[in-house]
Amino acid sequence: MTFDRTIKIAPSILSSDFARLGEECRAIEAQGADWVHVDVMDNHFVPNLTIGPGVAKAIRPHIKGVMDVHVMIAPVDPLIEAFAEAGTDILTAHAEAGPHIHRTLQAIRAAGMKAGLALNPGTPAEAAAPLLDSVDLILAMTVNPGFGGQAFLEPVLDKVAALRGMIGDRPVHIQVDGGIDTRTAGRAAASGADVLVAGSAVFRGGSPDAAQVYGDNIAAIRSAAEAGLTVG
Ligand SMILES: O=C(CO)[C@@H](O)[C@H](O)COP(=O)(O)O
Ligand SMILES: [Fe+2]
Repeated sequence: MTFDRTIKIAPSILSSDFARLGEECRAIEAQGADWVHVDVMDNHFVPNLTIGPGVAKAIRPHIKGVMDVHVMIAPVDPLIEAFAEAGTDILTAHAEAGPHIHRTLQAIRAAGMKAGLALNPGTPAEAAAPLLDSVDLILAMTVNPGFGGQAFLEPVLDKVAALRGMIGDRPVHIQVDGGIDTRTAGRAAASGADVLVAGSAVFRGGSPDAAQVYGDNIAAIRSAAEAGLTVG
């Protein structure tokens, strides 16, 4: 299968109605989401607490495509097998979450998943350099992880561009996450990101009963990103 470098929109269900998670996953996919982004937080690595592998497993049957799990937890390794059993396609762990990120990435692949490496805003692109052949995705956080609805950190775009250069022709996605909307998506794509996570900008104003709003929001973010690719 050829590597897909086209723009992909991955709604973060952190901004969805947690009482209706299955319906929310079906609704965003029906409305054009490419991947479903699942945020796992432990109130230790980040100051917020969300869901774990049990809920990921429960929503899996409601997702036809890619379940993209972003773990903001430390340690990661004890839960890798559980996320594989939950049906995770891509498991993304933070470079800052422990001393042995290379071992974690190897364990993720050994468990049958694609391996993602997340970098906090304050972590330089160089942290990824020794790991480029051990990852399928690099996530450049464009907010400090922990919450939806935060303001986009513009300086991270220089890091995205640096990562794109470092990756060269390797089949590695660059994902951006945090503050992505119609105003920021173009610059993120122009800098080299191909997977755009958006939570509040997708779910704002909609519901599974008014899912066309999700479709309109996803389409608007995708158009803004694609327009960014055609500029200069
Ligand atoms: O990982 C995280 C936050 O830590 C994200 O996936 C957020 O859910 C993005 O939310 P918005 O900034 O798009 O509202
Ligand atoms: Fe995330």
